[in-house]
Amino acid sequence: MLLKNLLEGLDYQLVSGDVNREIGKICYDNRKVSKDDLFVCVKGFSVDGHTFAEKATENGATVVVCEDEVKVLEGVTVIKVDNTRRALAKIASNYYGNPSKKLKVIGITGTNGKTTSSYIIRDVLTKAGNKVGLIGTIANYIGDKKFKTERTTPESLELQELFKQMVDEGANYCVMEVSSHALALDRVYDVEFDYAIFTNLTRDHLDMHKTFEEYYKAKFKLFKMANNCIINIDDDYGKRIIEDLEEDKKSKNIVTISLKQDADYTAENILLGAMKSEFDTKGKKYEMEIPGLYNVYNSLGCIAVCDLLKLSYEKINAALKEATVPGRCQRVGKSHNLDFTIIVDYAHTPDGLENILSTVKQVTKGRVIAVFGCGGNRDTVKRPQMGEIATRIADIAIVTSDNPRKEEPALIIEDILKGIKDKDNCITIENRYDAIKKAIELAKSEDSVVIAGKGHEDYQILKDETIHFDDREVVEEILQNRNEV
Ligand SMILES: CC(=O)N[C@H]1[C@@H](OP(=O)(O)OP(=O)(O)OC[C@H]2O[C@@H](n3ccc(=O)[nH]c3=O)[C@H](O)[C@@H]2O)O[C@H](CO)[C@@H](O)[C@@H]1O[C@H](C)C(=O)N[C@@H](C)C(=O)N[C@H](CCC(=O)O)C(=O)O
Ligand SMILES: Nc1ncnc2c1ncn2[C@@H]1O[C@H](COP(=O)(O)OP(=O)(O)OP(=O)(O)O)[C@@H](O)[C@H]1O
Ligand SMILES: N[C@H](CCC[C@H](N)C(=O)O)C(=O)O
Ligand SMILES: [Mg+2]
Repeated sequence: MLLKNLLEGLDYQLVSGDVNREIGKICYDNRKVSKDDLFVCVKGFSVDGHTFAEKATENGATVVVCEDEVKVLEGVTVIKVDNTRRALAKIASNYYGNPSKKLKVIGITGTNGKTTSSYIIRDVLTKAGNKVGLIGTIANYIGDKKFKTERTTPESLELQELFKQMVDEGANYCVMEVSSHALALDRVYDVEFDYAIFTNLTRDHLDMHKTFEEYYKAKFKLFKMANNCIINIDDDYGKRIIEDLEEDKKSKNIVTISLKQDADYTAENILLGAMKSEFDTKGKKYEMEIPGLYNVYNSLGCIAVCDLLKLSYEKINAALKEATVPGRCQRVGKSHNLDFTIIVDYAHTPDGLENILSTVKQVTKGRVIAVFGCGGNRDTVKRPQMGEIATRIADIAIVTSDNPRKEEPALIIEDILKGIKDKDNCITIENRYDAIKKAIELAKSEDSVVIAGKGHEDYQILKDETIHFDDREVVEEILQNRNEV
């Protein structure tokens, strides 16, 4: 593709060379560069991409996009911009033919509930006969074709490529989780969002955003970009989004949801069962297999979007009734006819843990046994908070490892224990397999075991290696071995 065309809509300064040259592909990692590629220098958290510019040109790059002065081989075109992450997003969008404009894109942001909401909306749209793309934590999908992912929201280059693939394969919708990292790091810059949902904003990721204000500002970007904004106003930050959208009110459609106050979408006659819920909204009854009041919030956001898309009540309710999300309040070990319940859930934030444990507590006649840990190289302030929550709500809390990453597992556990005043109902077992085993050994009739934090994950990230580890498989193996004894 001609460089000039790739730069369309971008403010830039031509430092050297010519814009009338053909480009191979776009790269932001010099190790992936080959002949005639365009290399974008990104200032990262660990290294500055500008230091790889010369190497990139040695590897064959003929164009370098940068913010600062760079050393390059002779004859290379150098393009200077204010922000290379944004430039990368814009160039990638141009390269793939601005594919997000050819799709109806529904973005979901918030600390918790993004994956759950995206699955529900995907299921409704699919049931209504659409081919749907899904981008999120568990995997990316085009229709029922699954693609592995390492990120909740991919880097802009990979994101635009995925949109293009969706368009090529005939998808008309894309439902995507938009992480705060993606918003802060401009991975979704230049994406045209038709709809955006705000679920909530609670403690997480302050290792990256530093302050709640910065975390909020990252989330807010999505609503500046979207045409239709669906906002949970029971969260104070939801109210703030609406206030901060004041100047855009005329050009945007703002839809509110609430379970506590007047709003466009509220719910009445809420019935919360062990593994299902029911509620009425706008005079219609909805049922769902996923329990918990927090999932009523998730469902309301989804119903609001689906209504705006003019999908029928019958289709929405039929899909909601059957919607399940892997690793979110997922019952495991059912085939073993246990007299207690085992649930695997992805709660890895204080709010998520509070929600899943109190939801399970409400429907458990016996005791609640919680197994949980906290991820390494992530927000540390949430650790003692989660310790406090688990020991307050659960009858027995087993503190273990999540994904320790580069941190020492014992020190992460120590941080969690700092939040626990009364340690009577708390056990520490560093090895996650052993912790799950202990929980199952302790469980008696009518108890519930909640294994939180890793949900759908089928790996555990340790210091020097990533091993296969799936809480759901571990439970099966433990139950199987128990049967054989
Ligand atoms: C904090 C964060 O998001 N960091 C992302 C960021 O890294 P970075 O900017 O620090 O990159 P860097 O390693 O310093 O390198 C700078 C530049 O030099 C380039 N480079 C580097 C080395 C080299 O030899 N040659 C070279 O060209 C790199 O490709 C990069 O362009 O840009 C990188 C390239 O796109 C990402 O891989 C990286 O994600 C890291 C791995 C990550 O773990 N991110 C997580 C925290 C994340 O994004 N999570 C969110 C939210 C999860 C949720 O709540 O659901 C997500 O959306 O998944
Ligand atoms: N609306 C909600 N409010 C609070 N907690 C929720 C909500 N929805 C889900 N949860 C809890 O948070 C956990 C994670 O949910 P989900 O995967 O849908 O969130 P997410 O926003 O996609 O998270 P991530 O940032 O890791 O991608 C669930 O397992 C559940 O315990
Ligand atoms: N998307 C979140 C998920 C955390 C899941 C938990 N299992 C952990 O590893 O901390 C993150 O990357 O922070
Ligand atoms: Mg998610």
